[in-house]
Amino acid sequence: MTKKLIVATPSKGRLQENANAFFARAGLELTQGRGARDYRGAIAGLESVEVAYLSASEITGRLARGDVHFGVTGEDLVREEIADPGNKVELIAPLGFGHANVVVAAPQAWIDVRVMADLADIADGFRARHGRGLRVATKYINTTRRFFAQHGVGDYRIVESSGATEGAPAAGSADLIVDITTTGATLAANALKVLDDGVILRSQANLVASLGAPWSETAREAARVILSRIAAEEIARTTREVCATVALTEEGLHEAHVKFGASPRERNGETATFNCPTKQVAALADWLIGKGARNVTSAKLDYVFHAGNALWGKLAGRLD
Ligand SMILES: Nc1ncnc2c1ncn2[C@@H]1O[C@H](COP(=O)(O)OP(=O)(O)OP(=O)(O)O)[C@@H](O)[C@H]1O
Ligand SMILES: O=P(O)(O)OC[C@H]1O[C@H](OP(=O)(O)OP(=O)(O)O)[C@H](O)[C@@H]1O
Ligand SMILES: [Mg+2]
Repeated sequence: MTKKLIVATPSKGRLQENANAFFARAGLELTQGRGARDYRGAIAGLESVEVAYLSASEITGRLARGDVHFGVTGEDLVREEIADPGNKVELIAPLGFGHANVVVAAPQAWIDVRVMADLADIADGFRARHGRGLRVATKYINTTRRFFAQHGVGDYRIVESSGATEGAPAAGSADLIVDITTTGATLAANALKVLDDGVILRSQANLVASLGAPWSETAREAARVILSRIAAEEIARTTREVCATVALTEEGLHEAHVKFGASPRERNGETATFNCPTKQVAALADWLIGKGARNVTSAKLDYVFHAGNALWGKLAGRLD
């Protein structure tokens, strides 16, 4: 069996382009075989890595089985398709794309049903009136069962639906649905509304590691390298280099750290340089000007590498 690290990334759908862009930002250039139908690839310069192009759902299954080490997939799929995800996988980092909510939606015409408790209330009477229980169309079967149980809704039946779920109530094959929504356009077009407390999960794409994959020494080393690049890009994206012409004391540097999270990088007589969280740059600049700085500049960074690699640390702690 290969000792390589296997990274699974979406081969189609809305996650594909974003996933490629995510790896590219981290300086990881994914190369695919000759045609768009070649489902094996590599990462330029990393000999011990193999890339598998699969659908998001397939990636989730392989992570659960330990067939791949890393995968990019939606948290909704992880929670739905993996029993006991806490022991099977580690969600290493949310990736900031593929945002979607898994929601409970009912016909807008059901004016008396606003919250999950209303659903529990009508479920009994529903059977008396219609001679059958509520039917819920969804492909999120496990997610639905857990959420409905938490909210005390017991008298219902799931109608499995793998596409066009939003159409089920109008078509008469279900009464309500559990599905994923981003803009809400599909729900609106089908005259459905999300219950006020009916957001089951706010999902986004994650970088996920399989705890059951064969973590050979080679695979671990490749994982460490990949995660250090990803971490370096992530820190850089949320950090600015702030430079000021100002003479600061040791206490001044300390204060900048405590107040703004700015780490002093160097102090050279009249200039001080910090790595500062992007959100705090304006406040830090104000403060520096208050301390006598004539001008303050802020610049973007490409990568910020740290000797300690938090992402790898998080994963390494969970292996064997
Ligand atoms: N509006 C959205 N609708 C569906 N999924 C979305 C949406 N936004 C983000 N996603 C994420 O993308 C994942 C994969 O959905 P997508 O439809 O792109 O591919 P797929 O489900 O593998 O393909 P298919 O729909 O053809 O089966 C979802 O599970 C979810 O995590
Ligand atoms: O809230 P919105 O922005 O309208 O998006 C939600 C819709 O998008 C997805 O369907 P998709 O296009 O992936 O088709 P599918 O059901 O075949 O997966 C999802 O299943 C919803 O139907
Ligand atoms: Mg889809």
